[in-house]
Parts: sequence; C-alpha cells; structure tokens
Amino acid sequence: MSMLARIIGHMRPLRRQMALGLALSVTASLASFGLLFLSGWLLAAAAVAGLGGIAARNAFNLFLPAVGVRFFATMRILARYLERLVTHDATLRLIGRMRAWSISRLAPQAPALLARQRSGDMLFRFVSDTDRMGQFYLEVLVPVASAAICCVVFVAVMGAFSLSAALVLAVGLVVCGGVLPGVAGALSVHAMRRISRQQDTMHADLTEVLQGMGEFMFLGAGQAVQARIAARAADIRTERRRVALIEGGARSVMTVVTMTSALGVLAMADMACRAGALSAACLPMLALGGLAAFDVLAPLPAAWPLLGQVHMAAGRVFALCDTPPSVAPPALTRCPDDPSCLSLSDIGLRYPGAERWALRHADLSVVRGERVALVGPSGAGKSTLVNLLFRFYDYQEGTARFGGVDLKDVDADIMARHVGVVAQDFHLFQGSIRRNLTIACPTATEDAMWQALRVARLHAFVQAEPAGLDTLIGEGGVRLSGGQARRLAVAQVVLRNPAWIILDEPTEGLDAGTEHDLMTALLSALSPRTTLVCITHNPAVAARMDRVVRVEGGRFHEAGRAP
Ligand SMILES: Nc1ncnc2c1ncn2[C@@H]1O[C@H](COP(=O)(O)OP(=O)(O)OP(=O)(O)O)[C@@H](O)[C@H]1O
Repeated sequence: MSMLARIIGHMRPLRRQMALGLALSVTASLASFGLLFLSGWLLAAAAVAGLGGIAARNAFNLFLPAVGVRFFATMRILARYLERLVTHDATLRLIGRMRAWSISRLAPQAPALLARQRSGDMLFRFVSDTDRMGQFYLEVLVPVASAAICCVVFVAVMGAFSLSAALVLAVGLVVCGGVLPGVAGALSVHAMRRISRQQDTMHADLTEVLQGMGEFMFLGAGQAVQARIAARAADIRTERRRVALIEGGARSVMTVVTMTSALGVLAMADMACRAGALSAACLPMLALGGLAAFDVLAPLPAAWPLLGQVHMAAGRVFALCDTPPSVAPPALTRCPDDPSCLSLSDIGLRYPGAERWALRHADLSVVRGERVALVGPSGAGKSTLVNLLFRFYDYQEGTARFGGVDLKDVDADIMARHVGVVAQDFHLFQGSIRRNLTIACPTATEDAMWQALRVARLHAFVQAEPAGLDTLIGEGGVRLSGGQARRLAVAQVVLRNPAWIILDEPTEGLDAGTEHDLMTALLSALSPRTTLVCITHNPAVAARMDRVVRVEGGRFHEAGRAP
C-alpha cells in the first residue's frame, strides 16, 4: 500500500470531521469568489445608475447585488473561521492518533530497537514526522481538493456567461494550479530530500550532544561536534534558500499567468459583448471573477513540496513501525501460578547480530524467598538474565519457566507486576523525588514513600532538603550523586514490593558504611517470601546472600550456599 493510502487509512475514523472541514473550505472559497463576482456587478450597477439617472436606476436592479455582496461577505468570514476551527482540530486529532499508533508499534520493539537507532532519530520520528503526516490533510489534501472543486465551479459559472471566457479561465487555472506547482515541486524535490536528511541527522546529533555534553567536553570533541552541527545547519539554510527561490519563482510566474488570464477573460467577454451575446454590465463582473478565481490556488506552490516531505516522513515512520518486534508477543498470555520461582534449563541466548552466545547451556533454579548473588567477570552474561526475564531479547535454545508457566507465554506487563528491577543503567525521570516514586507506585502514600526511602538509606538526605519529597532531581537525576540516584532507584523497587527483586550492582558508588546499612535495611525490610537476585562484583554484598551463583562462559555455576 502506498504511503499516502496508509495515511488516508489513519484518517478514516475522522472522515466526517475532515469532510466537514473540506466543505467549509470550499464554501469559504466560493463565497470569496461570489463576493468579487457580485462586486463587479454592483460596480456596474452603481455606475449605470449614476450615469443614467432615475430611468436607468429603475431599469437596473441595485438591490440584488448589494444583498448578494453582504451575504457572501458574511458567509466568507463565517466559513473561513469555522474551517480553521474544524480542520485544525481534525489535524491535531490525526497527529495524536498517528503518535499513539506509532508508540503502540514501537513499544514492543524496545529496548532492542534502541540498540539499533539513535534516540534523537526516534524523537524526530515521533515529533516532526508524525506532525508532517498530520499536515497532509491540512496543507495538502484540503487546499488541493478545495481548489479542484472550486475551479470546476468557477469555470462553470463563467461558462454560463461566455464559453470562450470560461475556456481562457480554465487554461489559466490548470497552468497555475497544476503545471506550475508541479514543476516547482519537481525542481525542489532534491533539495527537500536533502533538507529532510540533514535535519534528521542534526536532530540526532543535537540529542546526543545534550545527553553527553560532559563526555564530549572530557574527550575534547566539543568543538568538532559544534562545527559538524553548524555545517549541517548551513547546508539546510542553502537548500531552504533554493526551495524558497523555486517557490518564489513559481509564485511570480503564477501572478503573471493570473493577470494574463484575467485580461484574456475580459477580452473574451468584451468580444461576446460586442457580438451582443453579453450585456456591458457583465464585463466588470467577469473580470473581477476571473481574478478572484485564482485566489484558491495560492496555497498550492507550498502544497506540492510538502507532499514530498509527507511522503518521506511517512516512509520513515512506517519503515520503523513495520519492523517486526525482535521478540514475538505471546499467542496466549498466561499468568504465573506462583510468581516467585524461576527455572532455566539448557538456555541459549544470542543477541541479534552477535557472534557469541551471551548464555549457552545455562541452567538455573531460584525458588521463593531465596537471596541469590550472581557474580562473575564482566561480560559473562549476568545482566542478560534481566533481558531474558522481561523478554527484551528472545532465547533461542532451552526452556524457561517462571512461576510454573513457560516464559514465552508471559508478557512484559505481567512480568513487571511480579518482578522489580534496578538495572545497571537505570533511569530516573525529570521532576521531583515524589514524582519518581509515584511513577513506580501510583497508589503509594506519603508514609510508604518515606519508608521506602528509609530502606534505601536516602531518607536523611531527603529530610534535609527544604522541599523534602518535592526536591527536584533534574533530567535523569543529574542533581543527585551517583550513589543517591541508585538508592532512589532502589527505593522505587522497594515501594512496589514485588514478589521478585533483581538489583544490578545496587551498591555501586556507595561507601562501605552506606553499602552495609543499605543491604542490612533492605534484607530486613523484605518479606521472607520475596526473592532477591543481586548481580554484583562486590564480595561483601555477595556474602550476605543465601547462595552465590557464578556466571562464566555463558553458564551458571553454583559457587556456594550460606551455611
Ligand atoms: N543489547 C546487546 N546487544 C548485543 N550484545 C549484547 C547486548 N547486551 C549485552 N551484550 C553482550 O552480551 C554479553 C553479556 O553481557 P552482560 O551485560 O550480560 O554481561 P555482564 O555479565 O552483566 O557484564 P558486567 O558485569 O560488565 O555488567 C557481552 O559480551 C555483551 O557484549
């Protein structure tokens, strides 16, 4: 299916509102035309009445065009206002729908998707590309469809007075509405593509710079990055200038064609008048109508290049959203019978595109209430256990059962209900400590929040802050130290009180005293039924667990049990 057909498919639920928007746009343009058309008649009527005295005044109906002019003037204002209201509302709804749809398609692909894509790129897809796809209705479909409908009406009205004038008008409208914008669009397509590509990369670069500003500075790469972004911005400016020149040129030629056509219409009407087929009073009416007809074409030079942009944006969004998720969703979702035991048997997991197996012939069994330390060299496959449990990546060999059901039948939402994780690269959200705790557990009371902070040994710090729970922690928790941020992540999990807790290096960045206090508070706060898996390089933390499992060569090796 073509890109535009797919966008139109997304517009289907809004079709009534969109059709109303188009109808209002057509009404406003017809009213505009009618206004000038009748104004010509009114001018002629006034002139005749002025020149001819009472007899002429009586012979010429001044009242009808005057009423018509007022009617069309009011109609134009009203229809234009309502059109803006309806079409903009429909566009915003369409953009909202496109965004919701793309998020629903992308969510099952994360985080495998993020391993392949730059986050700035993704942001651009969500914001600019979906915006542009929404503009298809407002800035392409409505102007083009409205122009096509109105032009047929204008030519028909003109034809009722003079066929030759209508023919001249039709030729002018086709040249201005079809040929010139089409040529301008074709000439600018290359520049538009380049702008789009450069913008894409620039947004991704900018996001990377904002996220890793410190690292760029440490690596002495700040100036090189700035220069790269400036070069892209300059390239975009040059291409924009080219597009503006092409569009400006098209508009200038359109003005010439408009004037020539209006003169042509006047000439044809004059000939008809001389031949006695038309009254002289109709001449100003047809001349002004001929001019007014071209107003409806004004948005078209911008609409064609935008169509190209919409096509590109839709291509990118659909390509991303159509990528099948790296892990197929369960055909039939099942809830674990007892969400506190895990059994892995002969598991083999290889990341997409990787040569090596992260886990191979791996067996592990963890039962309710156990406290297990996962230790082992860096890159051995410890954190891969989390990816496997949440099925961020699929395992290719063996069987895994969680709470008695096959892991392939449990989706990430159900897993999140039972398992709380503090990942190695945990993320805190912009805003306050309260907001971060509320995201983890929306129903948590203030007392529960303080209790969780106490277990995570963060309460003293939060109490000392003037804003307490409302202390702002900045983007990603930048206003917290590394150890404070990690303890807040631990507090989030404690607050959720899941049946399973997995902590990846929970004490990283903590001094020995705080580390000891945190583990003591955590172990005594957990219910004996809660299972705890601690991934750690710290022997002191491992020593506090019931069992130590060593991960090496992609396998789990029993390394000791507490007496
Ligand atoms: N998303 C990924 N895509 C491809 N390969 C990955 C990915 N995540 C991890 N790996 C690879 O899988 C192997 C196991 O990684 P894992 O993160 O499980 O190690 P780890 O034991 O937790 O290491 P560390 O103690 O350093 O955190 C490594 O060789 C790593 O390069």
